[in-house]
Amino acid sequence: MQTVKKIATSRMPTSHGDFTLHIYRSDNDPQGLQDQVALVAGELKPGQEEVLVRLHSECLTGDVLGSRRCDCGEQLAKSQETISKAGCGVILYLRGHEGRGIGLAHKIKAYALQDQGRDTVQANLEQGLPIDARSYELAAAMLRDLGLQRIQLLTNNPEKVTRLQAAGISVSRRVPLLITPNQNNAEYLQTKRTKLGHYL
Ligand SMILES: Nc1nc2c(ncn2[C@@H]2O[C@H](COP(=O)(O)OP(=O)(O)OP(=O)(O)O)[C@@H](O)[C@H]2O)c(=O)[nH]1
Ligand SMILES: [Zn+2]
Repeated sequence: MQTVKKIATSRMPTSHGDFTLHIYRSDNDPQGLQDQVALVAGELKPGQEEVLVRLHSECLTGDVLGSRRCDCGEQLAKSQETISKAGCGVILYLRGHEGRGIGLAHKIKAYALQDQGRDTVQANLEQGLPIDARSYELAAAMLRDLGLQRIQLLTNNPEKVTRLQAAGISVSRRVPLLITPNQNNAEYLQTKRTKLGHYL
């Protein structure tokens, strides 16, 4: 089982609501090269059930650069707004998950392959990489540290629910996180629906 330590905390007012930000460091990463981020809205009581949680996979292009090739940036903003409005909840911004776990360079190579006609699944496979290499062990460790064992998960991806449960967190309900497609991400979203089983 992975263990994490909370090493820093501060207030984090954002354009999408007010949060407390915690930084977690994994025992497997003593230098903190990939410290993890938890944004918490409201007060969490130990053992509290049904708290709304978003596990957001890092996406530099979508979250920071405003790329329209995916839905990440809009999903992040919407999850912050939803959780802030709910008055209580958690967003884990999962570093190391970039490109569904294959990293930024491989994701950009995958984009180039998609520009030549492959879909998002074929583009990973053609590079000899898994379709989805993400692990949720660190996420589960952070949720446990926050006192959460049973949550509601904001996601369209049923596999994410299964993998988080396999890491020891019980998910009582999947809550959809839908955004309006644009002409650049429509095909990508369609592949997520048909090949990856996302509820879109
Ligand atoms: N390998 C690869 N990764 C991508 C591509 N487009 C987006 N990503 C990455 O996919 C991750 C997000 O995964 P998604 O499949 O979009 O969504 P999800 O997190 O599984 O599901 P939701 O919880 O519903 O958002 C981010 O880390 C993105 O960087 C792509 O074409 N290829
Ligand atoms: Zn993205």
